[in-house]
Amino acid sequence: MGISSLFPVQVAVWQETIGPGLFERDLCINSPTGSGKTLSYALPIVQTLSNRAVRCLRALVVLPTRDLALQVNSARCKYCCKNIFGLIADHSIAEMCVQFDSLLFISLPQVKDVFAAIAPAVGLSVGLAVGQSSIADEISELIKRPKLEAGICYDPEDVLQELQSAVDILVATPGRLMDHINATRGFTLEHLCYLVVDETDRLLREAYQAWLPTVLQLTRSDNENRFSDASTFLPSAFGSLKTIRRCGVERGFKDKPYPRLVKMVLSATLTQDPNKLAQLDLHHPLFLTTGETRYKLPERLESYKLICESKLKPLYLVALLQSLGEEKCIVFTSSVESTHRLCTLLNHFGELRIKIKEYSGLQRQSVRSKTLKAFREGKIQVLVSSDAMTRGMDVEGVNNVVNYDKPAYIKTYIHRAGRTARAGQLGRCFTLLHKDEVKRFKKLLQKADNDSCPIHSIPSSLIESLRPVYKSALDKLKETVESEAHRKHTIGFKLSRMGKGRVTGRAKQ
Ligand SMILES: Nc1ncnc2c1ncn2[C@@H]1O[C@H](COP(=O)(O)OP(=O)(O)OP(=O)(O)O)[C@@H](O)[C@H]1O
Repeated sequence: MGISSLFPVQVAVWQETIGPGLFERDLCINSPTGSGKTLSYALPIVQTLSNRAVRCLRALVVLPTRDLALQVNSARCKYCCKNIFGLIADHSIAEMCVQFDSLLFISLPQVKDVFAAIAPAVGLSVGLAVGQSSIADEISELIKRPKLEAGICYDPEDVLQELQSAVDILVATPGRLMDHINATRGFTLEHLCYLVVDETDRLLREAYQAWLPTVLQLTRSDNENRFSDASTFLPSAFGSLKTIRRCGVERGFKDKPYPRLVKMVLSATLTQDPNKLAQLDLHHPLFLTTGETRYKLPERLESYKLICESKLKPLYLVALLQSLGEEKCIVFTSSVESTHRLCTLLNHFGELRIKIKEYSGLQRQSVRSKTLKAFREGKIQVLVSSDAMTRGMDVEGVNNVVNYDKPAYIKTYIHRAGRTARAGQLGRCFTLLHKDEVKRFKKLLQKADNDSCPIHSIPSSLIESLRPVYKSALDKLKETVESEAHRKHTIGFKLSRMGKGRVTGRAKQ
């Protein structure tokens, strides 16, 4: 993996798990973006599970579906016209909406990749339940079915007893996790030993069909309650195989084979609000953090501000991108609509000889995957993106982040800026501001103990020289927007006619 030594957060977590700490306490880990949190929990989990004798699901990593829901909750799916927030909340609708297919799952496969890089070496298997593939495909990856011989009649109860987990470690989103808990035969959390809640602050904000109380109930240490509760959710698929949990407060369970459910909760902006953390039912929680404050920026991140009039923002951005040359850069806007407009406008600037692509929650998964691959490979230099992408995206060699629209909260700044200066690398974050916004922005950065945000100035002669090109780019943008609106209108008209036809057909039946 190209790793020669552990990062501080990885050392600290190792000490508390495999090291002297021996998983005695649950861990709350607050560590900056790009500091290596994923490996910090993957390593000890894989290490402890490496001597397991029987395969069953023992570690569960839960990650949020993308921030898309928060950002475009008033937008509608362009294919089925349903509210996008509804699509995310209701998985079955999301699946029916074939054109919109899976939503945004950038960090989930990345987390799986980290496990997949280390787990097979010790005979462990890792699964993914995030709704990227059909539920049937997911089930066939997660559950091992007995081989049945043709022509022989089997008792379905016996077959059910034979169902076994095909994975030791599962990376899941709450929606799909609940689908499997409720409906997948043979899927059980009965033997779970490790629960990781990544991006905890984000996950705790959303109830997601009560996934957390359900998981906690199914893994409770009180044996009697646990088994009776579990049986109301699903039949035990493991016959005589039982996991007996010790009560969390019991002392002296070091080196004993009976685990309690160990929890690790993480974020770059982890809440310390006891009310919120209480939902996780943590056992003697230990708070691991890099500094005094909740918000901390990566050490080698340099923050700059560009002050300009609002209407000249595109010109300043073009001048900035020109000066950055071939360096990889992500430009953040405040909405999917402005992402699309800005990217279209930039591509109408003949002056820019760099490849710029939109990366937005309203694009199809296949388009986004292609764009991200090209960006990783350096075939695209600039991604124009909405906040949906802020959490978790790990692309090597992103040197610059630009806040085209000012982030409203320090958390947003941290997660956006955190796409650069990862893994100890140098990175820069530029924020375009109107002069009236400067004071408030300064206060925002102070929340992350950052007092240094010098002005990045762009010569006014350069801006002036770009004006004529800007005018023609704006004209082209207008044409593009009009032709897109026309196309949407035509498609909408055709779809509504098709819809009418179907209703008539059903009425006849
Ligand atoms: N010990 C290490 N040595 C070198 N590189 C590492 C090490 N640990 C992790 N990395 C690399 O650092 C990068 C960031 O790691 P990771 O994605 O786990 O960060 P994170 O803390 O989860 O960030 P975020 O909060 O933004 O999700 C990854 O590309 C990873 O491969």
